[in-house]
Amino acid sequence: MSVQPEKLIIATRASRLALWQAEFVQAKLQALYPACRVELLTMTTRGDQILDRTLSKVGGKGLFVKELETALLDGRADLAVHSLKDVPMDLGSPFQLAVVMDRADPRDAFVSNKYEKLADLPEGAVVGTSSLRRESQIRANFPHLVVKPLRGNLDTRLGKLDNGEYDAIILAAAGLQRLGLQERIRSCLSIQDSLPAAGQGALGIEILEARSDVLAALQPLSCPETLACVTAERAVSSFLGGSCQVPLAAHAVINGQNLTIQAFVALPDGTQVLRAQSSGPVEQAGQLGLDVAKELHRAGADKILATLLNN
Ligand SMILES: NCc1[nH]cc(CCC(=O)O)c1CC(=O)O
Repeated sequence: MSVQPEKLIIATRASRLALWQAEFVQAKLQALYPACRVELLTMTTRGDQILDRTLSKVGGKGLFVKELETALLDGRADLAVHSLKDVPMDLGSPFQLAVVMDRADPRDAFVSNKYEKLADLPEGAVVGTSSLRRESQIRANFPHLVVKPLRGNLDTRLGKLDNGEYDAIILAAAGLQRLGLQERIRSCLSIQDSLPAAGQGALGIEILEARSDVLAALQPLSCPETLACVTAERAVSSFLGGSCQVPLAAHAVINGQNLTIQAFVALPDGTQVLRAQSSGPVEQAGQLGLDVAKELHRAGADKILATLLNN
């Protein structure tokens, strides 16, 4: 028997990117269930209000999720749409990650008004990013560049580039593409040069564990391949205690029945970079992620992470 919900309310942050993502899900649900009222509940989260400090210093990713969860608990909304990258590894009861959708471009993008790519930047050029993951890889590959923090939503960040505060900035390609800003991308960093964050480019939908009705209604939006990849990626972060406070990257791809996961942990200054990789059957996605995490752990990831947490 098919599930025909009468009403579905989507909680979303108010940023342009979050709204695009929520409207994307809204349109998919409306197409699936023409008789259903699919509406948005737009909210401002603490993460959106804190613009003056580096996110890694104010408690990280959970900031973008909490207010939306309150709306789920209150019954003001039935589902919350997130960039999966911003979703904590363990949502914890009574919440669950109901669906992982098809992944967009997972790469990081190089954005500049003067240069084509990172390799073209001269000594001392200023690159904007507040991601320790991006910072560590830039510093490791291009030690002659200056990395300067960059906060705010996508429009704010682009504005700071345009007013000359930076020679170039690094942003997720997926966000720019979703907002129709793909012409701002001068080049994409290769997966090898800038290994993406766990879940980058994928959308996740969160609901209450108790809402089996919503879970069933959302299943057609699920992408099993992306789910397998992000399961492996999130297993790495989960084991190593990753959040956006640590320079941790994890990226998986599927080839036929085979999944390959690559991950790294680094010091933000790029002087130490630990890498690991594992391949195996797609069905073992979580285990493959765990294998990679344990290999990084044995190689000294715990010491790197401890150094960072004590700073
Ligand atoms: N850290 C913020 C964030 N969370 C999700 C995206 C967009 C890309 C995605 O969906 O992964 C971005 C922007 C960015 O990193 O430049």
